[in-house]
This record gives sequence, C-alpha cells and structure tokens, in this order.
Amino acid sequence: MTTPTVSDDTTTGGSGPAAPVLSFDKVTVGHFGVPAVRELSIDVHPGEILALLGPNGAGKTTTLLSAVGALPVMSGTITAMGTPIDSRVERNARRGVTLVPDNRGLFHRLSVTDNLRLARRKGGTPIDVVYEYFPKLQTLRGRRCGNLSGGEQQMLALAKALLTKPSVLLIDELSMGLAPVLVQDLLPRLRAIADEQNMAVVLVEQHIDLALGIADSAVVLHHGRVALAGSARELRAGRDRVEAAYFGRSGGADDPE
Ligand SMILES: Nc1ncnc2c1ncn2[C@@H]1O[C@H](COP(=O)(O)OP(=O)(O)OP(=O)(O)O)[C@@H](O)[C@H]1O
Repeated sequence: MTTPTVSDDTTTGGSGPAAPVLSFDKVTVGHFGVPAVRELSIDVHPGEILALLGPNGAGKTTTLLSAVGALPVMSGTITAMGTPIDSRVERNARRGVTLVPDNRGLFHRLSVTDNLRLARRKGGTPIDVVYEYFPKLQTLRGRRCGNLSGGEQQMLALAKALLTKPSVLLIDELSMGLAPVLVQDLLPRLRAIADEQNMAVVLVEQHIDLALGIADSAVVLHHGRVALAGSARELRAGRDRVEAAYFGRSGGADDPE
C-alpha cells in the first residue's frame, strides 16, 4: 500500500510552507512486540490541526503515546521540530510535545489553581492567559478538581497542557464522556487557540463531523494502517469514503481505485 499524503487545507490555519513540527516516517509501533500501528507516515505543521480518526483498537492512542516517547517505535522514525523523539517523556514535554491523555491526568484532591500551578513551566504560558481562554475555570479556581463536571475537567486538562506552551499538542478523546453540546463548545476554542499560538494539534476524536469541522487535515486508521487521509475539506465532502475507511470497507487508501 502506498501511504497517502495529507494535503493542505488553505481555508483555516493551514500548514503553509513551514517545516513540519511533528513527523512520522514509516513508523511501526505496538505493545509487547506486537505491532498496533504499521508504516505510519504523517506530517503535522505549525498551526495545523490533524484529526486522527478510526474505530476502537485502530491504533490512535498507540500513535499518540509513541509521539511523546512513551512507547518505543519498532521501526521508522518520529521527529519533533526536526529532532528524533526522545524515549524520556518529560524531555519531549520540555521540547514542546505535550499529551492530554484520555484519563485527563488531573489531581482530583487539588484545586483548579493548584493543578495549574503544578503544571507551570518556565517560559510557558502564564496562568492568567489560560484563564482568558477558559473564563469558567477562573470562577472555579478554588474548587477541588474532583468536584468539577466532566466538561470542566476537560477544560482544566486542556488548560494545564497549554501552560507548557506546546508546539505540538496531542489530545486523546477530548470528548470522552462529554455531551455533544460541550464538545461543540470546546472544539472551536481549540481551533482559535491553535491559530493564536500557531500550535500544531493531533486530535483523536470519535465525533467525526465535529473533528473534521475544525481540522485542517485528517487520517483514518483501521487495524493500525492508514485507510484514508486528506485535507479535512476533502473528507468533509467525501463523508461516505470516511465511513467506508472507518469500517474497513472499500473506498479508503487500500482501495485499488
Ligand atoms: N497496553 C497494551 N498491551 C497490549 N496491547 C495493547 C495495549 N494497549 C493497546 N493495545 C492494543 O493495541 C491496539 C491499538 O490500541 P489503541 O489503544 O492504540 O487503539 P485506539 O484506536 O486508541 O482505540 P480506542 O478508540 O478504543 O481508544 C489494539 O489492538 C489494542 O488491543
């Protein structure tokens, strides 16, 4: 199979001519010696949001974990800002590759402010700026994180990640457990922040239409392989092909046509 190239969508932040901030070059990665993602090649540019889609078990989380160095690649190369990813997650985070995990990674006994204080980094984004992105969090700043709603916790997880001023933000299922109306509110904010900070985002998301609505580009994984890739605009226009790729039917990159 030839790995498809993700083309640019010039209607949004777009990738332009800038060098990619995150590159996967023929990456095979998995668990305990069993590949879960095979020969994956993707580039993500400053300010670009790439939606990483696919059914359960397709390899989306595995891809994100390898991008932060939490899972060693079996073959191929991952580079961030032109340098190979380190196997030390903390070091990659300092270089600007930050993961918002699907469990949100929050301290439930601590207040909103204390969660944010712990995530602060020298040279990072000030807490006040993050409060401007999410004013609701400021009103909740003294509240224990464990007493926040799911949507508020997700805002806090995003806010925490933004404090590190990431060049590449990897988000695993922002909408997990959230009402669609909350996702509809959060995703455009993410788009605005990516534009403002020229931050690249890899967004793993089950709400396909909402993700394609804010993304520049998209990749559909199926059984660890790229089944379809293209600009978000192309995929929005070819929604039937997205579904076919998602469910492993013909019409994706594996389709001889
Ligand atoms: N810790 C692990 N040990 C062994 N196999 C794993 C482990 N984590 C994931 N896998 C396997 O790797 C494959 C890809 O899993 P992954 O979690 O990356 O998929 P996903 O696309 O993120 O799925 P979901 O949408 O359900 O979160 C699956 O077959 C899964 O069973």
